[in-house]
Amino acid sequence: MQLAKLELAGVSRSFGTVAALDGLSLTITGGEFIALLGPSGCGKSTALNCLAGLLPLTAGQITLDGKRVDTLAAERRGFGMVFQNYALFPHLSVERNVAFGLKMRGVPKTEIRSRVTEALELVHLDHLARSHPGQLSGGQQQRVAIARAVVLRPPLILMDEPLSNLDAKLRLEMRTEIKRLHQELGLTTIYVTHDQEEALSLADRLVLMKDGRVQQIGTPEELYAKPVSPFVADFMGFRNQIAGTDSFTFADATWTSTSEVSGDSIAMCRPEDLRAGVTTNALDVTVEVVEYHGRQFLLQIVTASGLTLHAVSPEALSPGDKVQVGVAPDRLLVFPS
Ligand SMILES: Nc1ncnc2c1ncn2[C@@H]1O[C@H](COP(=O)(O)OP(=O)(O)OP(=O)(O)O)[C@@H](O)[C@H]1O
Repeated sequence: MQLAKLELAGVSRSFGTVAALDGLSLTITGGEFIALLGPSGCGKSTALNCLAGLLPLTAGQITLDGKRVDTLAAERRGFGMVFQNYALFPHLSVERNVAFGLKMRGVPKTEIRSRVTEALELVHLDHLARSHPGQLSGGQQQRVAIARAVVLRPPLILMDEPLSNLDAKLRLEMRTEIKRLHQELGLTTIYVTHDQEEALSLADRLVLMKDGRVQQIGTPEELYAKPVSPFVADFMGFRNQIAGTDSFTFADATWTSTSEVSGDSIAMCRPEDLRAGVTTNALDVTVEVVEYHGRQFLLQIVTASGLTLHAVSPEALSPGDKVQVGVAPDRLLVFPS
């Protein structure tokens, strides 16, 4: 069943005096892939658990196509769930794990058989239907968990850091797999992660949170290029921060930006935009740490006034080297401080 609109209005959850989730308002249209993103403790899992029905709200409401669902028990909402730890039944075969939810709903046997086969084909596990979870790799177990969720054709799929137990290579593979499944099935999905790259690559829209509150909602392009605050910018990879007033002054250089922000402000830029050999906004620095990153080297550098920054260099450098780095004025994002 495809939903048309899921509406969260002021959804909140407190634990004693801690506001784990504080007034989340968001309208999701059918077929959207939403990533809830943010650092540890920002309230992502609380938000997901409120949606799932595992946690009652302390304020606000959730409606699905105009019908209130936050007052329903978890099983009455009928959402598909995929967790970090797979949560498969170890004593049941793969096909029985996938069939379980359909059986509970009293779906006729022949229909169960065809839907399970279809779901296992979808996640490329049809050849392992008779295996038990203990005989599968982490990636395969997570595919079973995904098949078990999609086989129910739920109006909404909730995923809580589903890739975090997998190694780096499998994570990438499964990420593509989740993207492909979403493209094929168009199931409305809410996906919790602390990994900005995962969120950017999967989601239609990102919801970035901090201390239980939404910081910015937008498309991957919007959050990547136009963060609304220093917190969002930092989370999206603008690692370098320089405080200034109108311009940004170092011991022996001054940076200017194309920004119209004036007065006391903070300039931020990505390491990829602060480059050795660039002569605009040039700055003399000393190299402290060099990391090999394939096509270029990531540097930790320190200015004469002792400010630590991160930059890139096309050439190998060594700790202690004196170099000049620079940044294009339009690559400096400036926020009033
Ligand atoms: N059952 C609970 N009792 C008390 N406080 C809780 C409980 N669950 C969560 N919290 C608090 O609520 C806040 C948000 O927690 P939540 O688990 O939603 O964060 P998160 O963003 O999912 O973090 P992580 O990425 O570490 O899982 C935290 O400050 C946490 O300590």
